[in-house]
Amino acid sequence: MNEMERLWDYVKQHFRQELSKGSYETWIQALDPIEFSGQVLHIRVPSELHKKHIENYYLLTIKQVIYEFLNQEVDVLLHLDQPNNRIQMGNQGQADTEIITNPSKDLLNPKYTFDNFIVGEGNKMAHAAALAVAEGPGRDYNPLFFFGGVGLGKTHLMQAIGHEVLRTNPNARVKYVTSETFTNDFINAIRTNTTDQFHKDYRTVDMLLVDDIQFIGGNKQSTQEEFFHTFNALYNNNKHIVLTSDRDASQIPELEDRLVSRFKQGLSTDITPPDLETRIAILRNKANVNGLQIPDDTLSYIAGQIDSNIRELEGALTSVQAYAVMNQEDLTPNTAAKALRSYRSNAAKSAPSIADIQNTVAQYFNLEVADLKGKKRVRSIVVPRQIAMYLSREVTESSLPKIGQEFGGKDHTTVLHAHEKIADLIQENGEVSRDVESIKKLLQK
Ligand SMILES: Nc1ncnc2c1ncn2[C@@H]1O[C@H](COP(=O)(O)OP(=O)(O)OP(=O)(O)O)[C@@H](O)[C@H]1O
Repeated sequence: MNEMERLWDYVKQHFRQELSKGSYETWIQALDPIEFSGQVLHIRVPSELHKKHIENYYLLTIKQVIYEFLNQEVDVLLHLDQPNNRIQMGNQGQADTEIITNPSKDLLNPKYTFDNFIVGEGNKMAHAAALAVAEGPGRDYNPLFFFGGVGLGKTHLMQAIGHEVLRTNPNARVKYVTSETFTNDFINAIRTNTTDQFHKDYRTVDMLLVDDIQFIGGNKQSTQEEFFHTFNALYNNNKHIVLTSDRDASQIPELEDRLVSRFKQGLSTDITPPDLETRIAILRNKANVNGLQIPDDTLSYIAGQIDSNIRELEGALTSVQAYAVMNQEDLTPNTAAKALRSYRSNAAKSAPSIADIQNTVAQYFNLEVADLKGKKRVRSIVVPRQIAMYLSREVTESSLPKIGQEFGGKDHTTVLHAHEKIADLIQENGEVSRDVESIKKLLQK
């Protein structure tokens, strides 16, 4: 071991004792000392995010620990390994003095913790940013904006921040909502004349986590405006905002420019689909959490079959396990192959597509599918069209934008509105509710 290695070992030793395992592994272990001249220690850092975080929170301690070891001042210089252009930094806001008083807690999924989150190439930046925010909410990267495809862990990571904040500060007020809930709460507040309470609920939290923020785009101007003011109130009080979206903020349709710029002023980071190694690790972790012993070759086989969506990957693992139990077979790759074949054909059989729904609804109401996809506003077509959209949302896994697309390129807010409208009519238990039930039965045939 040379002097630099001994020195760095000592520094690491210090942080291993000081930091949580996750923080240590994310921040300190990622550092690579490359040269030590006696007066200057050069360290390679893997990303801009690491560089900034180390400079802000650890650099001083690193220097102090080195001083302790060598009894002399040493300068520490950080060098970026490769600039990471998926990260966009923005300006940070100024603190304000208003005092936060009113708690409002929302339920977080207990499984969505950092401990249960597997870090891989596609999510490591998002994970590092999440840890940074969880360690020091209200400081850097406000808002933190995660974007990426379906089922890739955006909600998990966002809620992990909430869990960690509550773990370190049990009195913190963390509010988790989807943007749909925000919109509904706001509409209800106006309807019932309780906007003061609404403001209290949303503007006096320590951390606001809003999932699927893309649905705020295209919403009525008043909802976007309300969100803008909520955002500003929290931001100006140094309260952290974390957002998830299926796309980058500038790609969200009909999102007001001032919101786009707010969303981009902190840190935006994408999550991309996991590579094979990460998928295997996720399956292994999931098996461990559920107390299952599954051989590595079987895990590799499953991970090789499903490559884009972690939710689906988890579903596949569950069905393989269930198949093995029911058929009293060992969990070999061969059993997994059989299980996945029947899982896929069952899934294909039992889940009607949007096209199936459109055909069935059109037949039921004696209309053409083109009517459902068209724009005619007569009641005899509008209600069937809304029913078809409602069922597409209820029985397929398709996103709102995808459903809108399949209905002649309509906006996702139209689908959302249709869904709410039909859900209300079903509550009334009249003709529409009976029609929906009958169509559902037809779809099962
Ligand atoms: N890196 C990971 N490690 C362990 N589990 C993961 C990871 N990423 C995702 N998951 C799991 O995959 C499932 C889907 O994740 P999540 O709901 O967070 O995805 P999402 O990106 O928010 O999806 P959507 O866009 O549909 O809202 C969850 O059960 C989550 O725990």
